[in-house]
Amino acid sequence: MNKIGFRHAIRGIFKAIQFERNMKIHMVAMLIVLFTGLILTLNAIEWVFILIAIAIVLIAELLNTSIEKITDQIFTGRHEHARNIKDISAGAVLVAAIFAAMIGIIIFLPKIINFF
Ligand SMILES: Nc1ncnc2c1ncn2[C@@H]1O[C@H](COP(=O)(O)OP(=O)(O)OP(=O)(O)O)[C@@H](O)[C@H]1O
Repeated sequence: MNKIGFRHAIRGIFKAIQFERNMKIHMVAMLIVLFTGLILTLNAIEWVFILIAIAIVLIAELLNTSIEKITDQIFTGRHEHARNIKDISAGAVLVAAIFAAMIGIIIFLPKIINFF
């Protein structure tokens, strides 16, 4: 990816944040997780799992947003195909978020319990 392509990609991320309430929620959740990770001093392996989990959720949400936009262009008005496409795409985000939450609980819960 050249410098110009990189700029377009960054713009795409900001557009997704602008369009999607869920994307804003994911960004806030990411900042909270990163901050908590710093406070609880995760080790290298724990950071790797947390960063992979965050990346998969953000990637899924970016693709979901893109698929929603394409679907809205293809189908005008309500349509069963549009519903299925969007629901399946949203399902991908849900799967990523559930597994990310499980990774977060496995890594953070024992540390939070020890912290208090
Ligand atoms: N054109 C359509 N025809 C039929 N059902 C639709 C259509 N557009 C959206 N839906 C239904 O409404 C749901 C929400 O779609 P919408 O485009 O509003 O996404 P959203 O509210 O931004 O979703 P998310 O919160 O997952 O990002 C879809 O998952 C689908 O079930």
